[in-house]
Amino acid sequence: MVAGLVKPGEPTLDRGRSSSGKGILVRINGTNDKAELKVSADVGSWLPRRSSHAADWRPADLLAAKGGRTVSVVIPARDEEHTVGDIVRTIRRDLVDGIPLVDEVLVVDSRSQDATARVAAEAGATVVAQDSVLPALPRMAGKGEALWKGLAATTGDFVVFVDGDLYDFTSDYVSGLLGPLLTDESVAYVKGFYHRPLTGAGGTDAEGGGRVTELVARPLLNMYWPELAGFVQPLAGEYAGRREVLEGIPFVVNYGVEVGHLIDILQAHGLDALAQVDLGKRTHRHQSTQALGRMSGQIMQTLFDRLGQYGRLITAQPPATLLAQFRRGESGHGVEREMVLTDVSCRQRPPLAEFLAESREIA
Ligand SMILES: O=c1ccn([C@@H]2O[C@H](COP(=O)(O)OP(=O)(O)O)[C@@H](O)[C@H]2O)c(=O)[nH]1
Ligand SMILES: O=C(O)[C@@H](COP(=O)(O)O)O[C@H]1O[C@H](CO)[C@@H](O)[C@H](O)[C@H]1O
Repeated sequence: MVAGLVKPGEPTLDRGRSSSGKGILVRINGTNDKAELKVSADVGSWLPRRSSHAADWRPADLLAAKGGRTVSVVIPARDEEHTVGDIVRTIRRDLVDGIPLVDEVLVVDSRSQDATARVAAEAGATVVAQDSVLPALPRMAGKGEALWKGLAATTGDFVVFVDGDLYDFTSDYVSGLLGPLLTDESVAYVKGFYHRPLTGAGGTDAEGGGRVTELVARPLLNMYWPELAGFVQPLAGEYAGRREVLEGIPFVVNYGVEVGHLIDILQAHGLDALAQVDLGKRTHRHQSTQALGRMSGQIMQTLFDRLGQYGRLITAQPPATLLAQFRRGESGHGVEREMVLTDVSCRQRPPLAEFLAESREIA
């Protein structure tokens, strides 16, 4: 138990120290002032066993563990000209040209309207346009589409996904996520977690980020998939997996992709195939509340789709898929507010392995 982290009289903490001794990663079974709340035994034992810190995983050690296997990094990027270049350069400097842990850095240009593709290429990434991958397929928009196309356009035995809008990215995001995968065959998929500041006009709230996580994803996952309650950042945009696992699950094409992954991998491989790594702090470009409203709708649709698919909630009527939002009308046009409709339905690409097998049969 690390002094300073536990106040006298607080409940005994379960083991949660990372092997680097970096203090208690996650305190388990906190109490409120009236009764002892208990997280489930599964989550209570999973947390210390499957939580580690990026500093626990040294790239030089991982290079030895990697052996002859290969690693691809996929960065989905829509209008990220201001940040994608530094992310690519950092990965190349430390983990391609430095310790060759990474074999491929691909930026998926997701219909950017800015110089994302040029900036990424100049930084040393391979760049593909989202719609140019498997072009015979009907075009689809969204982050999950960019990720699925990135998986299809790479070859690494392990695939690491990193958002392209990060401001303080360091290469131990990548080495940290690879740590459990390269050293433990029973781990299939690793999520990052971090402190998430939210910076706005009023200043910075050190833990204010992850608004959809805290207001939508975490409550719903705790209600319907309590096995996943131990994930500190279930919507983290940085994660990694074995190719065969990633090619074996569908990708929701919009922002439902992360929550869809977690549920599908839990169902297919069990909680112990999942792990999480503390990556420190994550600062990224924040979207508007309206945009997060649409993201929330997509995540809820995905979650309700999985509830039906896995028989956890049978509803008499499926949820409607149109989200009506309201914005100020154009000034001077006498319109006070406009209703804006967005289709937030759960559309997805099939498991890539199935798609490729069917394509070969047809060929
Ligand atoms: O249609 C999309 C939407 C998002 N993104 C990328 O996915 C990452 C996460 O998206 P965003 O920043 O919009 O989500 P947030 O982090 O705000 O939840 C970023 O690199 C985006 O550029 C993308 O490639 N295509
Ligand atoms: O976690 C969240 O609540 C959202 C929004 O984060 P902020 O409130 O803008 O810090 O960000 C995440 O959610 C998306 C949907 O899963 C992911 O695609 C993003 O990568 C992740 O940043």
